[in-house]
Amino acid sequence: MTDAADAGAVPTLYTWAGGEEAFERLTSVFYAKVLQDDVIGPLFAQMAPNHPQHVALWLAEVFGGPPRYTDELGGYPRMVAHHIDKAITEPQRRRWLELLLDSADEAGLPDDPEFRAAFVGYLEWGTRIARTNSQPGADVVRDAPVPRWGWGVAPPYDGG
Ligand code: HEM
Repeated sequence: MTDAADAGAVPTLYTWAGGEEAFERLTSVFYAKVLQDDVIGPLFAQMAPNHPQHVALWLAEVFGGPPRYTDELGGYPRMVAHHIDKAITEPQRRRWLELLLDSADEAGLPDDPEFRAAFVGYLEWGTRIARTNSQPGADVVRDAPVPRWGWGVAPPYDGG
């Protein structure tokens, strides 16, 4: 990228990741691991068969893709309702994150430092909010827009 006009062409994290198909690949690898896992598997024992696809649509929207989770599934209130009273512990949060990052490698998501920094940034943030909101008696914000996550301080490296 050499001039100001190109600066407007920074791709979203969604596009950089490979679009909707990449997030579907990610969550299908992830939930296969989750169901086998002794720390978090039991939390997901009753999940619906389309849960992985729903989470793929959530992540796609967060990272700059089309607002399908909002338009088709009920947006933030639906996501938050699924976490209420789940009493997620810190070891469970950590395991969720660790399995998701392993899945990103296996699913072939981009592994450049800039993409992974932004990706992990959102996941650290989101998993901590999920843990807090899941505690019995938590004062939960039940409605908000689906967050939109960007590159932060390190935009994609253009090699120049
Ligand atoms: C960035 C972090 C997270 C995101 C983006 C996320 C996203 C979601 C979404 C979108 C749903 C609802 C799916 C639907 O619409 O059908 C959901 C449900 C759920 N999430 Fe999360 N989640 C996160 C973190 C966690 C963590 C850390 C845990 C526990 C270790 C967890 C446990 C669950 C459970 C148990 C459900 C309900 C599954 C069921 O339907 O039985 N989530 N999550």
